[in-house]
Amino acid sequence: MGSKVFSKTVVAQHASAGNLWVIIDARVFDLSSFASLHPGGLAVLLDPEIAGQDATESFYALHRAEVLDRYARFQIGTVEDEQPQIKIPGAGSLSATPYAEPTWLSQGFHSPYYKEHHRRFQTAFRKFVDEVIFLDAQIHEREGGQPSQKVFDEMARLNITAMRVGPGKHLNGRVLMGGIISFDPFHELILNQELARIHARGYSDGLAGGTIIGLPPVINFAPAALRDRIVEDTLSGKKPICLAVTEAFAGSDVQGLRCRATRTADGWIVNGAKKWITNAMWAHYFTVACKGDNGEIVILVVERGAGVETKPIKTSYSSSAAGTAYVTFDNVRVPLGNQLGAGQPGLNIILANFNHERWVLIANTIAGQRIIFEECFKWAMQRKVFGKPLSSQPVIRQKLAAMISRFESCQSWIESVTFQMCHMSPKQQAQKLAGQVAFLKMHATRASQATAADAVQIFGGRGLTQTGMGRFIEHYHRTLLIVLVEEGTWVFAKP
Ligand code: HEM
Repeated sequence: MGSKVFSKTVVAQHASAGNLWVIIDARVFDLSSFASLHPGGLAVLLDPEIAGQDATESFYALHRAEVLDRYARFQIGTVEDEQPQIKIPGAGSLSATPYAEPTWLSQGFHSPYYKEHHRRFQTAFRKFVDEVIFLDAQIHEREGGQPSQKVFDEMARLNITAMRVGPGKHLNGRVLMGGIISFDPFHELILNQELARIHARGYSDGLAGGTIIGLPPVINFAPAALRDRIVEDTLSGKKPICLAVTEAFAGSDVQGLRCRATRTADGWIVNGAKKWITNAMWAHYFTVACKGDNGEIVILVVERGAGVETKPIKTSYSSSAAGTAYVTFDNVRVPLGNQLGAGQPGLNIILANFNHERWVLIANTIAGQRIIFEECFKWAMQRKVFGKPLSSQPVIRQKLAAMISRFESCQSWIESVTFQMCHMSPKQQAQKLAGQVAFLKMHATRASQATAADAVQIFGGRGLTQTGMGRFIEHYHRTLLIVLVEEGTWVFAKP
């Protein structure tokens, strides 16, 4: 990056002499070698109102702020007596946009739920998301494939994957986030909400989504030796696990499963197929719900090996970063010791999982709405139409206000449910919170659809484009429906 200082006249003279110099936010760029590669074309840069001129307003009407930093190598200096006005927030920082942070993170507000250690955790984890996850997420969300091993390794080092599974005995003896916290459901709420900031729904599931739903049955119902081995393998990020319940015939109707487990002298033989299995493409362990010889539900841990095959499924919400697969089991031998909860109804094992899984999804989708609102708010302030800022239109302000009222009501509700989770035993949670969680899922996902539709209207065509200013809006609109169907669409009263 050049450190020379130029007057505006000198910049204009260079442009007249054939060098493609422009000024953006008091920074001088020489785009001569980049112009023919510019995704927006050469002609727009040669326009007499752009070449050699201060193109700040035109630039920010068309590009996200981070583009400038990505192409900082073309900066040759700065403009004399001017200071850059646009500040890119540092990693981990809070947003200054109104309502872009929940009230507990907003100045002057109080919360009955969050303490200083939650705030410390939030700061550390947001920095981690910005610095370690964001870029990897953007690359894999676009190009597909499993999240990078270095991200899994870093998450394992700080025990982030372990925390994402939720409070429980698997956290005993682990140093969490470098030792700054002891863990409660509000820390987990923070984890799930901060992760929405990566704008990568498929990747977010790819980042150990299978572990979050596939490991709890192992932790709670596996024989000790099997449990300890799998917990170690999965939480270290080396051998992922996934939950294999849904089937092409049955969807998430657990009673209607057709995958069969036939009892033998020393174990089981599994035959059947599973569909929509998150992370299955790279999973080593599969927590599989099967029908036993007498029609009972049997839960087995199947390990990848002879007879196990996974084929990728493309979904609207993920290129291939979520590792969603169609899984077939052909005469797969499973040892007796790999049964979970032997002697207990298998249905209870599956249902014990559902509330927590749904709560995770809800937390993420509420935070997603807030982030989309922030995009819309900034755009409405910046974008000029017919000579006026978009935000001067009452219909736009009404849409922004409706977004706020939707996500703030969802946030209050989830904090209230989370508070109950802090004080109820797992059994009480299963008995009392199933309805709350199911209805909140319905409310939050309807709110997300309304917000996505409004956001597309605010951004216009940009909100349907996978690059440029509206790319996060397009992504949110395209991927949000997964939360409606993931973990089922039905409400159950009591497992
Ligand atoms: C440092 C200078 C610039 C760089 C590095 C740059 C880079 C880019 C990039 C990477 C894109 C693809 C979209 C995106 O990722 O956001 C783009 C699109 C575009 N750029 Fe630039 N650009 C620069 C300056 C300008 C200027 C001064 C104009 C003048 C108006 C301009 C006009 C456009 C247009 C019209 C598009 C297409 C936007 C769309 O598809 O909606 N660019 N530019």
